[in-house]
Amino acid sequence: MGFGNDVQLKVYQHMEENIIPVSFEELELEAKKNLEEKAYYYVAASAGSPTDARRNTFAFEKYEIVPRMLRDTSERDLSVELFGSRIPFPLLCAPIGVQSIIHPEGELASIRAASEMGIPFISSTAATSPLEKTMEAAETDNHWFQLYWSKDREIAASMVKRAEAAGYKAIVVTLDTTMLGWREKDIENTYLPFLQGEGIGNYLHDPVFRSRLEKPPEEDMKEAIKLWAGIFGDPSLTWEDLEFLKSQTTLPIVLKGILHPDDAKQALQHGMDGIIVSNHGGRQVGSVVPAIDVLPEIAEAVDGKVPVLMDSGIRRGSDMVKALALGASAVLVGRPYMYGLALAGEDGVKQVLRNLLADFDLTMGLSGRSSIQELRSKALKRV
Ligand SMILES: Cc1cc2nc3c(=O)[nH]c(=O)nc-3n(C[C@H](O)[C@H](O)[C@H](O)COP(=O)(O)O)c2cc1C
Ligand SMILES: CCCCCCC(=O)C(=O)O
Repeated sequence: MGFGNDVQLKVYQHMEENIIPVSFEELELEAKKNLEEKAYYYVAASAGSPTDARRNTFAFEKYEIVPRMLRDTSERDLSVELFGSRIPFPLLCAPIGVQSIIHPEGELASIRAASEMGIPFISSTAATSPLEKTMEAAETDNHWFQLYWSKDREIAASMVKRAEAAGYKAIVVTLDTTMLGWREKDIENTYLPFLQGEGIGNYLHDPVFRSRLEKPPEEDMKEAIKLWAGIFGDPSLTWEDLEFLKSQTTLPIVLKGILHPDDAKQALQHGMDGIIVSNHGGRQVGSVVPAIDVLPEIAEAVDGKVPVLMDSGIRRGSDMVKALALGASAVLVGRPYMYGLALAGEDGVKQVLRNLLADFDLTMGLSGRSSIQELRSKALKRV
């Protein structure tokens, strides 16, 4: 399902509906003006130097789209099937924690916007709203849950079980954030929102987490935050631990943060159901390789056995086309929808997603491609 052959008309209708900037760069500037400085930098910055922050988006410029002509692209089917369910576009909302620092409705506004467009929302462990409440706010049930694997594995197991009970359709395990990366701006700003109790809603509502406390968080929040800080991540995890996770759920398990083809092969050997090629938006390792640059060799290593998703740097429809042409089954978008949220809540997220999809749909049609399969052959030139 594309926007249909009246996409041009629909794009013009969208023009009138736009309430915030359309270009990513303007959107980011506007969000910077509107947000508290600390919150803005928490979202925008990366690990490493300010130039590192632009590596992911620059990397897309190495690829150019080669359009084809006279191919009847009046009807486009841009849908994809992931784990037995069809989604209208190859796009998901990346898991983003602590959205309450951006907008009071946080994740609830974002999932409402995503679900209205049929886009799966990946609900973060580090959310402010507990996962059950977030799912209740959605209009559709095709959303996924992202797990930060706690040092206390019973807490990790409990969250996975809660996610399954709440109706999430896949578990995304983020591998690249067993510890928080070196983020200069946040350190200068002495800013870690979790220490003020933001972004720990899933823990505060978790029966196992609560059972580890002498007093409930409502009576002693300081102790709850201290416990959270002690158990958040587990850098001792290895591939062998995945067996434990598999024993806890019947949902598909997707590994997020894969950047090396050998790790992709390991994921297959350990029976994982999908991978996300991602460098966490450059937030974890300074000078990290851009995800788009390693996507082709990873897609080759996986050889179609499981879906390969990709994120880190998707800003426009042409970026989506490039990632799909380089082997992604679908992509995730992060910061752009955060800036939409910052400027206009649910409507802002909706505008960002709708414009990204309209741009993608037009770019596909004008490049002579009516489906994602048609992107697989000679769609790009590397410069
Ligand atoms: C403010 C912020 C919070 C994030 N929180 C999470 C999280 O809780 N879990 C996770 O797996 N990834 C998290 N990420 C990473 C995103 O899921 C995604 O990998 C990244 O944003 C993609 O890059 P992009 O922002 O360039 O689109 C976060 C990213 C940002 C910007
Ligand atoms: C202790 C750190 C929690 C980080 C959770 C949010 C996140 O992934 C990010 O990139 O920020």
